[in-house]
Amino acid sequence: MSSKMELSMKNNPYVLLVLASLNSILLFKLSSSLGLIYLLAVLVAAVIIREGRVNYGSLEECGFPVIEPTLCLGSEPSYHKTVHHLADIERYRKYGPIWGSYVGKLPHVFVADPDLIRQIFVKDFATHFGDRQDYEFGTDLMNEAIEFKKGEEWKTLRSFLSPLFSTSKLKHMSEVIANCAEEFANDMKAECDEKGRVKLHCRDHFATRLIDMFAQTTLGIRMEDSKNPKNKFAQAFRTLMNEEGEYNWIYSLSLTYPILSRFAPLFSEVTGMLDSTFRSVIKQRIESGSSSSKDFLDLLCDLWKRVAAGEYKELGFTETTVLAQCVLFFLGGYETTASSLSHVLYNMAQHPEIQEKMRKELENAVKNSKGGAIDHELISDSNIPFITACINESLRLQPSFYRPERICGKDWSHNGISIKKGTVVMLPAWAANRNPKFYPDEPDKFKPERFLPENKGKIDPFAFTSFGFGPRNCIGMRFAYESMKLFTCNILKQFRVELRPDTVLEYKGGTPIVIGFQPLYLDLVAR
Ligand code: HEM
Repeated sequence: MSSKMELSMKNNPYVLLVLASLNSILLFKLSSSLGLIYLLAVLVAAVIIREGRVNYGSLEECGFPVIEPTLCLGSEPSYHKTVHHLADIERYRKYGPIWGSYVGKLPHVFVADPDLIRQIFVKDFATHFGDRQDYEFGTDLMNEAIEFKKGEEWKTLRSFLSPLFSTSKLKHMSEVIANCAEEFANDMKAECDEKGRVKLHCRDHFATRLIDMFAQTTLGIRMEDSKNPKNKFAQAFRTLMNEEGEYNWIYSLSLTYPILSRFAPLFSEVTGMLDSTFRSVIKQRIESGSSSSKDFLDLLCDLWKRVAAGEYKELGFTETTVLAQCVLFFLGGYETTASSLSHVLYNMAQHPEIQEKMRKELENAVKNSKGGAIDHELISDSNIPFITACINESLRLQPSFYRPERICGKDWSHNGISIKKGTVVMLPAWAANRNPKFYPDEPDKFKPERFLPENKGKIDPFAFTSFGFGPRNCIGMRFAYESMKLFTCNILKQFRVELRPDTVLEYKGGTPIVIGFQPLYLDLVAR
């Protein structure tokens, strides 16, 4: 038999099923009970295979290149092992700016072309692409978060939460962020050895401090034992994000057979703790009636009272809906920012000459400022354009939220490209941010000059995708910039960042939504 024919037999489940059925008839002739068991097994297999292949063909009909799907486990049966953001770069180079893949049984289209991104994420947001796909986390404390809400529910929550990031609110929160960043640098200095060095475990150190920073900025409280990476609050969030765990084959299988996700670990202890902590903070604020700053907690209290009064009954909002926004602001904020800051520092350590230039710029800005403090005023883009460019170049090369997405709500076509209802549209940020048309000069290299004010106009805004786009883009983008700038400047002021013999940046496979990496160590050397 030729190898081509072998391949088509192997890939055709119906040929296999016919062969298996013939086999069972033969067995039935030999022994009726054995034949029956065998026939039953064949039928179960047929149902399982049919379920896995239910959407196959829908992407091919639209005409873009498709990663060939397997018998019934989609195009990527080892989804839990693949480092998706790196795979996206390879596929972009192989297929061009649009390709299809069955992730489990769901058809996905990957779109890295700036014009198409603009069309989908902005222009046709309201008519076709307003929502993300369905997610099920096994707990409403996650399911009810704004990120996973749809239609009117999402719209209501978004307009409720958006005022938190107004210019005046951000300025107010910036004071707290600045204190946290300075405290972090001072604490690291106190931990330096006799040679003035301290080992920074990027993710651990940043995650712990940022969780505490979120508690202060959003709820006005500090966590118990807040500087200890093992404090129970930080530990709870990191368990929810599965930071230390690996993904296994059940995760890949559950993409085709969602019922299997019930076997994934449930975090009832952790979610119970977060639920009761946030609940008591909200109740205390409501009871005390004190509200100085109209902060995030005030917004939550307002929402809490409205929900209690039955105002959002038709949307199905409950107390858990309110608590879920709190959990998401922590999760959505600390993980992405900790990861992005880790990469900024890694790039600085890789490029000492760039780091030196950043430091000089900071020193000049401090010299020219009124009080010399590293604060909201001092870190404006116009005061520190080169540091801002370095942060942007890091966000371009290593975006932490690696695949913003929308689900196609009804059949769509534009300029000869069609996407069917129910298809997930993914923006492969690592690939789209390396578009050679807009980053012609070695798109894989760290070159902050690309983002200096005089060069910025050369980049299509839709070729810098790290915060997503349109009405559903990252709500915390300005908060994230503020935190990254304040932490980076405080570190620059007090330390040189250096590579260590054990510094490796190794990404983890399978992590959903935000990139994961193995422990990344750098040295901070006191100046
Ligand atoms: C460097 C840090 C951050 C990065 C790279 C990042 C990136 C993103 C991206 C790519 C999206 C999806 C956008 C889209 O689908 O178009 C997103 C959504 C979101 N982000 Fe961020 N983010 C960061 C920090 C934050 C912070 C600090 C907060 C909260 C204070 C936050 C809250 C959210 C929320 C709530 C959403 C969902 C918005 C919605 O569905 O309406 N993020 N983020």
